Amino acid sequence: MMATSGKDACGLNGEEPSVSLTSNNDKSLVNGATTEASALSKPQNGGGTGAERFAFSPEPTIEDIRRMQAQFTDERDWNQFHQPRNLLLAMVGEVGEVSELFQWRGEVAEGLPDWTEAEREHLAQELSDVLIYLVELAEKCRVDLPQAVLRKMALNRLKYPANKVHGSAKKYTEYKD
Ligand SMILES: Nc1ccn([C@H]2C[C@H](O)[C@@H](COP(=O)(O)OP(=O)(O)OP(=O)(O)O)O2)c(=O)n1
Repeated sequence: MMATSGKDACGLNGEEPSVSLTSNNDKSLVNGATTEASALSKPQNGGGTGAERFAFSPEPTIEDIRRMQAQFTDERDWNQFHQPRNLLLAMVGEVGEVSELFQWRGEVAEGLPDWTEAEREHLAQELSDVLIYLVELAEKCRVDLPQAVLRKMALNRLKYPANKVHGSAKKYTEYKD
């Protein structure tokens, strides 16, 4: 398959990554629980239906991605182009490329069961572009993204108490009490 693991698939072209880019470990966290490899043995780009469990590989971490992209830009003297606004525009452009893949398909089921492997890999690449630019944008704005996500998720839990909003997609401003 067109895996997302390994140097070639990551487009590193012989550069040594500073982190292991192997695929899912034998054991991984799925929703906080350690699971056996059998639950994670599907190809990385899916083909699964919504009924199957899915988890990311534990690496690279967000900090690993920040460091790898910093090295990539340093090696090319591209920091001169990577100001926050440019990174934002680049990220939005990549979001547009993700949108293009979904355009005119109608609703798409979880696991993308009707997509070819080539289409899945294309999506994996475009989503990666979005993440890479997002992480670099956060770095250049001095936002510690992993910690910011923790804070934001805590806020989300306060805004949307499970017992209050269970099964409803209403925005928090729509609740009366
Ligand atoms: N000035 C640049 C140009 C590229 N990249 C990196 C980050 C993205 O992951 C990827 C984006 O490359 P392209 O602009 O070539 O976009 P695509 O890879 O999406 O190619 P295409 O637009 O042909 O689909 O390369 C970067 O960091 N800085």
